[in-house]
Amino acid sequence: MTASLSPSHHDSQVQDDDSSSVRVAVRARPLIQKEIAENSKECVFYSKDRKQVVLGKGRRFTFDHVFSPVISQEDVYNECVKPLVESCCAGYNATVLAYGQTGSGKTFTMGCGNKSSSLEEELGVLPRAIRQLFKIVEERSHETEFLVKCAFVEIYNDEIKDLLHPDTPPKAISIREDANGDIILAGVREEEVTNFKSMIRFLEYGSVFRTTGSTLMNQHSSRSHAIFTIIVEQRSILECASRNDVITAKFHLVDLAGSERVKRTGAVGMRFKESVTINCGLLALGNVISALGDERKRCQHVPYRESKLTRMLQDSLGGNSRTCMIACISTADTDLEETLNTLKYANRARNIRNKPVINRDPQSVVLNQLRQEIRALQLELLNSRIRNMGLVPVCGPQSLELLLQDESHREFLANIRARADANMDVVAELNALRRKSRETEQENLKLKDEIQGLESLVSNLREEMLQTRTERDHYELRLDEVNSEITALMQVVPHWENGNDISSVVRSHLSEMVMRVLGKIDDEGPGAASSESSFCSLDRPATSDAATGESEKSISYPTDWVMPQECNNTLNGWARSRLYDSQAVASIRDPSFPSNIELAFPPKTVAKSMNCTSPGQASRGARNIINLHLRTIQVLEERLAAIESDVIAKDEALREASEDLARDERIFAEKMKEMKALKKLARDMSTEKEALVQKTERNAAIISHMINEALAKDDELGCLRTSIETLQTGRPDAFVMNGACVPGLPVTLLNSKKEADDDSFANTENPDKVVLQAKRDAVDGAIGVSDTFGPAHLDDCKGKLKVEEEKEMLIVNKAIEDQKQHFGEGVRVEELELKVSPKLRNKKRRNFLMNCFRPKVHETHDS
Ligand SMILES: Nc1ncnc2c1ncn2[C@@H]1O[C@H](COP(=O)(O)OP(=O)(O)OP(=O)(O)O)[C@@H](O)[C@H]1O
Repeated sequence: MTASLSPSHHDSQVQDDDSSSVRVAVRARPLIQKEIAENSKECVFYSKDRKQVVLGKGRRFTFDHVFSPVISQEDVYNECVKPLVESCCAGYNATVLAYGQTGSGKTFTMGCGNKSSSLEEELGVLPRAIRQLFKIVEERSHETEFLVKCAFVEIYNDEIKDLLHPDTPPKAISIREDANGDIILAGVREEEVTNFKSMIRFLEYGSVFRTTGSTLMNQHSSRSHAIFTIIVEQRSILECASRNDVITAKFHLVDLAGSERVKRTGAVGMRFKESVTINCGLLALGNVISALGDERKRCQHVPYRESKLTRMLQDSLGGNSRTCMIACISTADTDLEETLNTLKYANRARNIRNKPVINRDPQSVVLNQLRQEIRALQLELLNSRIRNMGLVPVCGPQSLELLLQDESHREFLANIRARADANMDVVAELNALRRKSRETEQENLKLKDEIQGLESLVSNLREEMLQTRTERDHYELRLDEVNSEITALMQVVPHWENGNDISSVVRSHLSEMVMRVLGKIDDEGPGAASSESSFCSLDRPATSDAATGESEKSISYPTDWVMPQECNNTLNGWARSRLYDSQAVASIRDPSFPSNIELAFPPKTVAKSMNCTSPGQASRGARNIINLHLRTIQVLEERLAAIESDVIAKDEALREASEDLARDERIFAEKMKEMKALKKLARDMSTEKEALVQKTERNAAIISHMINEALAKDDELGCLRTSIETLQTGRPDAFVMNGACVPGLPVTLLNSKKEADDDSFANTENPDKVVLQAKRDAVDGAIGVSDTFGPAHLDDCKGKLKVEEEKEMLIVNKAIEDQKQHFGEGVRVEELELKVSPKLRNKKRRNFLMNCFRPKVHETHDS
């Protein structure tokens, strides 16, 4: 089961009023017995309006609420927390956060340690909030169905523990961010609660498991950050309301561990380690608060991931929650420095802005959107029909409802409904996908746990196997020892049989030991005979001795040695190789053998080897011991084989589980990818649409500009023609229009009237040319135009005109082509052509006619 720290979906309406900022209250506790005994003085003062606190000699801080030591628990609750409980019941996430130095009264204020037996005036924020919550639930039970759950966790040494289920290993709990950016606690189990008493019992139960310890500063110091979360789900049961409209809100009540200076708390060992992690967590929290509270840093990265505490409080600080921080301070002058730090810390938190929203179920949000869409479409259709009838469109839900009953709207409504159904299908599919991905995620978690279990099992089995192998090796060593003992025994036996030279002390010692061996034989009972046969059939490696590295080949058999028949029958090659040990043989050949025995074999071995009264008894006794060892080894080997096959089976299961996990992870990743791709596609499409609209508008502007240009050009051409005609009819004044030269004609700009006159006289020599002069008498340094003009130039002009026309056509065609490309629809282009062509065609036709009917050019002389 997954406990989400914040709801999965939100209403789109983000609150951006005063309630969006983190509210900060300061609560000062009175001097405690220890401080009074130490003669500490109060160094904190308060303004009357309960808004300002003054520290020492005039360091003034302003907060939303300031509570002096005389303010009761109830007042603190009513001013800071009551509004948050109300807003939680309205669907907003809420957080209350107690911060302060160790022993400053955080746990006292939060009431984390309160029990059902606690006095009313002692009750802290938590029990009061729970009581109010269930009061609201009861008051609204006639209209709303509530589901209330709770979870209680602590962060101790940067590990999260489920205080309501203390057997959950911290490794099974992790902080995640879901697809909507909400923080969830995977692995923490939530408990459903129906009344105040049962929730208080959960609070009491969890508090028992919270890590506390004694320090010099506080006898019952909380060594962890505790977070009690109340989850409120609600749904209206009124007739008119939608059953799918589920609102979920979370209320985190956080009792932080106290900031502390190791020197003052006297923390050593375990307490010291705790102290370090507590301070690290609070430092990370401080960094987050400064990043969020500092205007300049607001756009920068917020280091939520620096610790588990900040990650868990991501929604409460700068996220989707209404948050209140209660900064607890000590009034003692001995704590002045810590108090100053707390006030500075809290002051920064005041600048944090959150984004609280009502947390609605995603499905109901989509449904509402679809409903609104349908209504808007219906209204639009209705208004268009009314307009068609020549009436003024009506608005308002009542008229809409009435008109929607009209028969003619049915088809339209059916279409809309079909569309809505299709949308719903898509939404349902998407939800199913999301659900499945969540399930897969949980399955993956389970599989991971299983794999971890299997891995530890396999490692245990491996250890066991190793132990068993060591045991086997030990027994093999023992077997070797026993073999050596047999060898020694066999060597002693002949000497002993003819052992007149053995001293009476040795003889009695031997007898005693043989008696002991015989005792062993008796102990083994009737099974001994069968174990002999198993001994005979035992196949030991005949070629080499692992311990000595000697091979059978290197053994030299003594020529004068006669193997006792019984031993020869029973010992196989491997045992014999030990029997004919060269050292032993050397000892036997030595005439002073009995006294040398102790040199050839370790004293213990010799002592054991002398336990027989006869060769038969000795070999049987030794064989029995060996058989005993061999049986043990056999049993061990069987056990080892069983364990090995178990390990193989577990390995196989592990492999299958890993494959399953990998497959599930693959599927999950694919689904996530698909979802991402879909979202991206939607985003891309909307961007593309916007770009297209902008482009269309731009193109429309360009085209209208082009048309204007084309028309201006056309006008210019018209003027040109008129000028040419005028020239042909001998009216040179018209050649200069508004002081500008006609473009396209060879022009000489004359600086004065005289210059123009001279030029005109110079050209009268040539009868084939016409000299034109434009004169502007009124203007000093008048602009004039002169040129030679004949049929050849007229043709030239015609050619230029044609070029201009072609250019114009090209511009228009290009505009049409561009339009075609942008719109990709014939209809729009046709419209454009229709808009553009008639005007242009008329102009073109006029120009053409002017060309056709223009009289031939006369040769004129300007005298
Ligand atoms: N407002 C108060 N009025 C009376 N006594 C108080 C008040 N606040 C705190 N105390 C007392 O001060 C002592 C320390 O308080 P508490 O344990 O709540 O501190 P803390 O900040 O939670 O410490 P730590 O961080 O070490 O857990 C307790 O004995 C508590 O009863």
